Amino acid sequence: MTVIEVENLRKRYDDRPVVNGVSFAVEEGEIFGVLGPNGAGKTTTVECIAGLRTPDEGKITVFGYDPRHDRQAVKRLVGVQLQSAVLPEKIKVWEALDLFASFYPAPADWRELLDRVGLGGKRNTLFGRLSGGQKQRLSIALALIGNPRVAILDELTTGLDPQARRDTWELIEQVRDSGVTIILVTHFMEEAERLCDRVALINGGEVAAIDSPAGLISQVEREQIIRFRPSGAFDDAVLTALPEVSRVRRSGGSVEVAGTGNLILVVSQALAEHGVTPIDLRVERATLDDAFLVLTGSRLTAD
Ligand SMILES: Nc1ncnc2c1ncn2[C@@H]1O[C@H](COP(=O)(O)OP(=O)(O)OP(=O)(O)O)[C@@H](O)[C@H]1O
Repeated sequence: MTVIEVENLRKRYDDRPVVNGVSFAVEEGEIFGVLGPNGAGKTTTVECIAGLRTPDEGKITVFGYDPRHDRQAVKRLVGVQLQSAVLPEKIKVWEALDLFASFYPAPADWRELLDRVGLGGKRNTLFGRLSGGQKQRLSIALALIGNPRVAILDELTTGLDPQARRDTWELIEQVRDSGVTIILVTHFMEEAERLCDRVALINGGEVAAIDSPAGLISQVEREQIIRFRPSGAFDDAVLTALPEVSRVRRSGGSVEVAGTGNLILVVSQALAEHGVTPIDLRVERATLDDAFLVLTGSRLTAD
């Protein structure tokens, strides 16, 4: 069942178009990724879905409701963890949850929620004393306090160390497994690849492609890439002359060859004919980052 539909969404700030005709549909029970570089228009798009910003043009429906006109209904159905949500340093964890619970007619039991996000022992801790990962766990709990059917999680793992990021990913999967549909805004391709059932690639306010991570990768994987260090000097023309080879690039001491067919065999043979051995030969599989580059023309930068 489709739970959210966005059709031809457009938004400008001071006459500068930021979202330029974005369309997608989110299905119940999926983790739907909105992936793109900083400034791509991701936050603006999801804030329009949550009714926090007003689109200039386009149509959004959330379980059949229009966020512009049925804001209360949408607020009950959609829990939002937003990038900019900052709590006062001095508020205790339980006070924040109690406060947010008071905004909803039928909130979740925050004690249970605290245990679920692994903060059971932190209920009396001040917000300012939590680690980055704990703050993000709390922000997930706050997004879930109204018992939403959909949770919007925006740049949840930015600034977290790798372990805290992996822990947060597990928590997101648990939330989905509990029946909550998730819209995950991210600029980390690894995060999208690991978590999302489907991903919308957004660049310059436009959707470049929507598919599963594997589907996006297979769209661009017609080409293989191999990498090696040559045992001696050779002219690129040795390889570019091969019909299977589409591109040869050098960086430092290593050579990258892109192409099709039985690339390893033909490259190795051509090099052998010139007395060159490929050392540390590796075949590289395309990643979501490569798919992003091919499908949008720009690279996703991650920190
Ligand atoms: N209220 C606003 N007024 C003017 N410009 C804005 C406003 N909000 C966002 N912008 C600009 O619109 C562009 C898109 O912002 P948005 O936050 O939607 O992108 P994003 O893809 O979520 O990027 P980020 O991850 O950096 O937040 C950015 O250039 C941003 O500076």
